[in-house]
Amino acid sequence: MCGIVGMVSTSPVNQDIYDALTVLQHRGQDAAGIVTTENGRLYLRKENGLVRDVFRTDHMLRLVGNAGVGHVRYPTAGVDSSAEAQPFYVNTPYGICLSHNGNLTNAETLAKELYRSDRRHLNTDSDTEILLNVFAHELMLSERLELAPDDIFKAVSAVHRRCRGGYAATALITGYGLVGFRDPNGIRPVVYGKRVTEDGTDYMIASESVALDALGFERIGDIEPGEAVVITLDGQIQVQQCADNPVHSPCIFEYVYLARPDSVIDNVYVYKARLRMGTFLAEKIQREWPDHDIDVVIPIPSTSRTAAVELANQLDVKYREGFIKNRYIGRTFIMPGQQQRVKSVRKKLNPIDLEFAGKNVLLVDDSIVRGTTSRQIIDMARDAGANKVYFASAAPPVRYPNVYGIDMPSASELVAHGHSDEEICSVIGADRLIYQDLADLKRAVGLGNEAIQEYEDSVFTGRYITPDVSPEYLQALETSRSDENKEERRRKDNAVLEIHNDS
Ligand SMILES: O=P(O)(O)OC[C@H]1O[C@H](OP(=O)(O)OP(=O)(O)O)[C@H](O)[C@@H]1O
Ligand SMILES: NC(=O)CC[C@H](N)C(=O)O
Ligand SMILES: [Mg+2]
Repeated sequence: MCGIVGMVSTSPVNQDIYDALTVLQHRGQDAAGIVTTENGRLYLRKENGLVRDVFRTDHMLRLVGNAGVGHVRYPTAGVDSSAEAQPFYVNTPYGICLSHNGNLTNAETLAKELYRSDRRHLNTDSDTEILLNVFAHELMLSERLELAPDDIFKAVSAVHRRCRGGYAATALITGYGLVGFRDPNGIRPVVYGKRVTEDGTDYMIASESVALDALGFERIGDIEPGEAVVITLDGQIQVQQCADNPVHSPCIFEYVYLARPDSVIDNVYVYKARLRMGTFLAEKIQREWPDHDIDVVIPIPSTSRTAAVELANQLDVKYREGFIKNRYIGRTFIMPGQQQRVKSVRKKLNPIDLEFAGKNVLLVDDSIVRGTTSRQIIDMARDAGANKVYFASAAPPVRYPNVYGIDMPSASELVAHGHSDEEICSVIGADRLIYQDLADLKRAVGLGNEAIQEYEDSVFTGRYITPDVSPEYLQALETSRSDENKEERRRKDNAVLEIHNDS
């Protein structure tokens, strides 16, 4: 995941995009960027770091204009150097900048095509640069100097024909306006909304509806799978379906962990989906362990809180905040290296001993991925004097890599890969482990929108909804993007030569 924002406004957008990015910071902590446009010129600032660290006042003052796009990055392709921070820029045609959330699974084939047939140059290993160049090439084919929405819709249709994988994207076309589009499976989320002012209507495209809420925008809706939204610089909006056979299959992990609870994705309140996850998990405990001896339910902050509170209600057991989170440390799971993740758990979470002493505690997390959090937290609970430490996960075991925009490229790094529930329980050191069933997870989300028939749930099933994800592809991904390999590349790639960064 990453966070994307696009805006066309009746007033300068720099501060609004900055604010929207801070609201989407939970989707990417590695790099941030904003590009704006005025009088046919583009102004770009992007760098590694959190939003608050990347943009100084002098950068903000130079980001002039009433339209722009922004990005917060959590890398899933290439490296995490600032050269691959987004938005990406391409000169031809018109001057286009693009922000992308997702991951292309046929990036290698596309890179060859772009070079051999389209005569386009790629300067990084980022799949976003590929997506932008495919879109730009297809737009170039319109051969018209004065763009019309139809040219853009045609280009997006061609992107859908050529690109595989997950992509929610927003692009700024210099002198013309803003485009938002979403892959035909609608894997990654993207919404758009409007704000009516005395001077006219402002539009925003964003990964999650919380960004619209925070800036006083009213949500118009999701960009539907395969759909594109075009908003001209003078505020004319057009929406069109650009895919032949869109099949809505949103990523179910957005509801488990990635998204903020106060977002609405594909008309489902993430908060309510998480409450239902708690209820269904509690029902499973009541079914399978009717004589449980749990004294207290304790969430592992932050994301699991919503599910844990409802789980405790349903079990009729006390809910207590036994771990306090240092609010200045970011999300552990989306940190780039395992060493950093391991260290940060202890620094981030501290137990309140009296909630543990002599008690049988049920710790609840939204998911167990590498087991980094659960292993340490269980030790901490024991050190704090717990009698028994049980563990419940609001998601089923995460056993397979993700290839659509979550950086879980390597099965061997997943604690549940190739292991039974009993083995995982012993690896993380719990006295008992309870996982949500996949059918219940789907029901928890699906009750919010019964029109969703399918989910992108590969991390639980190993079933990939795009046909190009072969065992060979997964093997190559495992080799190239394992933590070990990334560490090696990071060491090599710490000196960045910038080409078009206006800093
Ligand atoms: O098994 P692991 O590899 O540790 O991954 C799973 C953990 O990581 C996430 O927490 P994170 O600290 O990223 O964010 P949060 O504060 O939103 O819960 C998630 O909520 C789990 O707690
Ligand atoms: N997590 C994401 O959505 C990443 C976007 C893109 N694949 C990148 O690595 O920059
Ligand atoms: Mg967590």
